[in-house]
Amino acid sequence: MDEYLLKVAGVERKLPIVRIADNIKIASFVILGDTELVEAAAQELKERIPDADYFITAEAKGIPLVYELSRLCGKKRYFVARKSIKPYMSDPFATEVYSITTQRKQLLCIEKEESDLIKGKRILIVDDVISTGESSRALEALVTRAGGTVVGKAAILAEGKDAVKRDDIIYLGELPLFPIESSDAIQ
Ligand SMILES: O=P(O)(O)OC[C@H]1O[C@H](OP(=O)(O)OP(=O)(O)O)[C@H](O)[C@@H]1O
Ligand SMILES: Nc1ncnc2[nH]cnc12
Repeated sequence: MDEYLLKVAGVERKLPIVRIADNIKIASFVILGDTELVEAAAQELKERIPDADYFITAEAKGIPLVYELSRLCGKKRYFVARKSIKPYMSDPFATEVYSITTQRKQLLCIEKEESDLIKGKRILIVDDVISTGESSRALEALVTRAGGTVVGKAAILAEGKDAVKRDDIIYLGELPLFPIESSDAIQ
């Protein structure tokens, strides 16, 4: 299997290059279970993020990062938007999302009690990777609808030429996208 050598936050990882659609491959970046990478990235992001009252991510791969960043910043609470309404949610508050890897419409939802906490607060969006930007846009819509103000969007990696040229996101490293015809990066 082809691999991409990622160097970020002083850590190196060999990422498998996998096909996710007819015309595109990605270098699969999965931070779940990777304590070393999450801790190193959170430490670097901490120095670059604006002041915020709370951090929010979307499940699942953003969760260890938002936890570690919250812990480093001394925050006792963070938010995780779920991608389905769970039976134990008493009063869900939802919006829709479509990410590069998911390729279908999904919900993003938090509890109404969480949206009440977000109201009037400065919120930082945190994710492992920003690619099409759809996930972070959906999180922004959720926060805005809840009455919060998004003060920034931070990720470990920006993926693809559109993401890396954005000046409204904070990120530590870049990840190319790969056309299906060859393993050359398209950026
Ligand atoms: O900028 P985008 O194109 O929206 O892509 C980025 C999103 O895609 C990934 O999540 P994924 O959909 O793979 O879900 P998962 O974390 O639940 O596996 C990643 O964790 C980001 O949340
Ligand atoms: N390169 C990547 N690996 C895993 N999930 C992703 N979501 C968006 N880009 C991704």
